Amino acid sequence: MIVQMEGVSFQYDKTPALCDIQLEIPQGSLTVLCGITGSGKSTLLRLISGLVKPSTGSISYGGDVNPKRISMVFQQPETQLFASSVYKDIEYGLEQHGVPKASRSELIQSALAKVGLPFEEYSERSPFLLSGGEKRRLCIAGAIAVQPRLLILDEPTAGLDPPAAQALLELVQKLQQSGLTIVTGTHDLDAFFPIADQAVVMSQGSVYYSGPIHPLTTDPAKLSAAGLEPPAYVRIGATLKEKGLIKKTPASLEDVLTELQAHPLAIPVISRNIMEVVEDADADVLPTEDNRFQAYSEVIHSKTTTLKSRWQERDPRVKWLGMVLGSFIILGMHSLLPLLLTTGIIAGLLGSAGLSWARTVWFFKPFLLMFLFLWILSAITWSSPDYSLGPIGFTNEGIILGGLSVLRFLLLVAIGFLFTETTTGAPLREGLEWAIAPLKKLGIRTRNVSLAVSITLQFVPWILGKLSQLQLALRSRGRQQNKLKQWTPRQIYMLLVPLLILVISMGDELATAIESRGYDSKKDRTPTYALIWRRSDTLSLICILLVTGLLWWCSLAT
Ligand SMILES: Nc1ncnc2c1ncn2[C@@H]1O[C@H](COP(=O)(O)OP(=O)(O)OP(=O)(O)O)[C@@H](O)[C@H]1O
Repeated sequence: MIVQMEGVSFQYDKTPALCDIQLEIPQGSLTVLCGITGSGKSTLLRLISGLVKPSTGSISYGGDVNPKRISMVFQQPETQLFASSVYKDIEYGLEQHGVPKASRSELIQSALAKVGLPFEEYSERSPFLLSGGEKRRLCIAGAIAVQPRLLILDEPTAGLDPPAAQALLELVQKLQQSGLTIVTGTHDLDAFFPIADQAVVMSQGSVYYSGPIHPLTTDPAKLSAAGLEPPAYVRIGATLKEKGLIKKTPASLEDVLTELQAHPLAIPVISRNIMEVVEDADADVLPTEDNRFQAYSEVIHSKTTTLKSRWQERDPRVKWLGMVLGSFIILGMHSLLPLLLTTGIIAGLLGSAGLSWARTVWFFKPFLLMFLFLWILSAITWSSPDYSLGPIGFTNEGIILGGLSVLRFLLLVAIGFLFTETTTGAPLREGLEWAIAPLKKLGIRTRNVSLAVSITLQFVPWILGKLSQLQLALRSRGRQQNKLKQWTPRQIYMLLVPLLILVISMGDELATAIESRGYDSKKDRTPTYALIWRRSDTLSLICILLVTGLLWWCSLAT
């Protein structure tokens, strides 16, 4: 076995995604991983690739496979292209794998030829300006150039037109014939079942079926029970067999045609809908693994949902007020004691909102380097330093004042994080619009302001999500084990360009979507969320006023 998983479970922050996975991937096989959306395919693929570690259980690799010899192509090609040319993009992975410069050109040429992108035509083109199908091929070229033992593909045919999808299938077959083990996550069973050696069917984070394809196509109920529609050739074959038009259950569309040619009977009117055949199948009971997953999820969810929903229920006006007042007071703090006191209060609030430390740390990570840089910058002096590091001098006063400023910024970010994590888009916007409504009298288009603020605030988690996707993709190209190396100037530069492109295109799409829905800032809007002030909101307001008053007094007194 090239990969063996034993009792693997995984959860994102506090969201359970996989439960008790047992899985084996034989060497040289093509494994199809299928399941309805959200069943855990992408998560399982990331675990197999070694990019993320299981929460419990173990993954072992056989033969000469280890995570360094595994390449992964992600679902969205646009989040895994980094360099200014096709050549450089593939070269990046080779460099990370320690391939000497002299050998790189040959490997790049060979990889591009395998995926059908002629070297002369493509090597100098920008990866960002390729078509969707070409991007997908380039990602595969980058993945195979490093000569992996195991290739993992996540939804390789998604979004491709039929000829491009067919060409990709042929490429996958060729790669497998060359000895590569391949695991692919897909919804496209019609395309992959006929060429796969084994299937893994996921259902609610568990493996529902794992084994050869044949039992799934002869008994479509197995797929239906996991919420999947059997491939068209299976449904057609089942109906034809029921009508006595063919004898064998077909293993592909070609089989259906061959069988029909062998039985040249007049085809009777088929009165039953093909789907009825599938619906007849007993799809009542989900397997025991799913029940186990349900229990696993319930335990994890029950711990957080009550806390979170209590925060979500608060009237957004209280939260806006808390954030604005809190921010002003933090900006006015110039000594350590009130800042430490505020840190403690905010940490308590984060805990009471059910936000885990892992998520909080994940959110703050991208800011930390910037804050450290600002701190160092504010401590530097060119005259009469208290300490010297070569030609650079530092003052005690600079270190203290810089540290306080950084702490102030961190607290402001923390308040924003708490607010956006506990307030969804509609209440956030309604609350703000209520607060700035009086400005309408001054001729200010408050609708534009509230829309811009709510989109900006919600853009932050989106950008952070994309950033971590890009980081994961970079890691998959070179396996940077050292976490600090993720933040070298070169790595930051590699991330910034694609991130900027993603943000600009997202902004563009958003603006088009808003315009196409007939947005007019002059017209009144139908509220999507009704603001309701409860007694508990009055209590929260009193608490906010008391605490901020206390902190204000403390910052004046110290
Ligand atoms: N970064 C994340 N943070 C929190 N939860 C996540 C994250 N990524 C996925 N999940 C959750 O984990 C579960 C499994 O998601 P996953 O993406 O693995 O499913 P999938 O089968 O690949 O879905 P699809 O076919 O839509 O790509 C889902 O419930 C999803 O909401």
